Amino acid sequence: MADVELRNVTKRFGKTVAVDNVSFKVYDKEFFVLLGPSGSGKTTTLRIIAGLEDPDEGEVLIDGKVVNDIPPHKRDIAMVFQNYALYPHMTVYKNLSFPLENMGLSKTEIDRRVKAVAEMLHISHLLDRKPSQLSGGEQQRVALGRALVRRPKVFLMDEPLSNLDAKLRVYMRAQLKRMQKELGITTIYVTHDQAEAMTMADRIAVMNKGKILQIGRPYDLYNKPANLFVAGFIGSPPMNFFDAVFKAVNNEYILDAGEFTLELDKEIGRIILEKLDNKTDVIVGIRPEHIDIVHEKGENTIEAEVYVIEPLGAQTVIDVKIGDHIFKILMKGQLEYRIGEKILMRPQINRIHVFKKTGETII
Ligand SMILES: Nc1ncnc2c1ncn2[C@@H]1O[C@H](COP(=O)(O)OP(=O)(O)OP(=O)(O)O)[C@@H](O)[C@H]1O
Repeated sequence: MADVELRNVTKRFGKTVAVDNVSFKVYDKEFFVLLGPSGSGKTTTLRIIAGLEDPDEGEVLIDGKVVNDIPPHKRDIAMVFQNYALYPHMTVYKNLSFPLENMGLSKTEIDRRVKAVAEMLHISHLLDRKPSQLSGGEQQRVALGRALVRRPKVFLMDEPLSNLDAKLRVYMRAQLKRMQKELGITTIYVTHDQAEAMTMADRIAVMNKGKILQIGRPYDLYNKPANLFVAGFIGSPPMNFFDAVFKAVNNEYILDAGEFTLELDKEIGRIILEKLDNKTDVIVGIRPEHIDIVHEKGENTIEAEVYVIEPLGAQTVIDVKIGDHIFKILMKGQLEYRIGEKILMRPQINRIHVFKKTGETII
């Protein structure tokens, strides 16, 4: 049993506020992901939990007890870093068994644990080799194994899959997620890769500039981003954005983007009107999968020109140009369009997101 909580944690390096008044609670057995761009404070947050950095302000709690003054090795935490350092002179077996040797376990128990973890990670056939005889991906799995054998209260993982090739990374994501659920060990995982976060997390905390911008389950963040940053960071291809002026005339509600206008459903229009407090400039977002290509002009259809086609296999991304704007449209199937071809697109009007100029979500 282990939950981890940060209460108003701040960490400064000179003038840089690396972690800015961060609070969150990770529940027992949860897979919690810290997601954000480079420099957003993820690693520093993880190092504070591990006890490798002292916060300037705030408290870290494990199982409800403040651990600020408890040294790293007494926190019962295992950390896997991006740059895994294996002992080069030891075999894989020894690398895996070494962390267990001072734990007072019998030789049989150590052997059992090493073999079980090796099997889980598909590295049983490598146990007699030295790290230099392993590929990068194999080394990364040994490093993970070394953390897993200990069965600590909490796993802290900092981009542990970053050195793997794309195929192995996708494979390891699923393995790691499954393993975390089987072992039931509370895990805090750092990544800048939104797909990794979406596929692995029970909950995600999105960080930017040292602050937590939103915490939620993957689909909560995807469907109801709290602000422009989260909306743009989660989803691939990313959400399309454009500036517009919101107009309410005679019980009709329009988004005027200059090159085109969109008529909103009255219910949505009224909500926007209420939340905007007399301002009219907004940023509109629409996900690529929420734009249709249609064949007849009608309400909310927009003329566009095909700019480029990106085949993905089961889906096709069609980049279209409207004035100076490029929109990405994600369609099912293998579609063929010519560059320069004129098409009609129609945003699914009830799926649009509207943000204040400050970035705050209106709807
Ligand atoms: N030891 C340090 N000394 C000075 N500044 C630091 C130190 N460690 C981190 N920083 C700064 O704190 C900020 C947050 O860094 P941190 O490594 O936590 O970000 P991150 O989100 O993990 O980034 P990345 O994904 O690139 O690892 C950055 O501006 C970084 O330059």
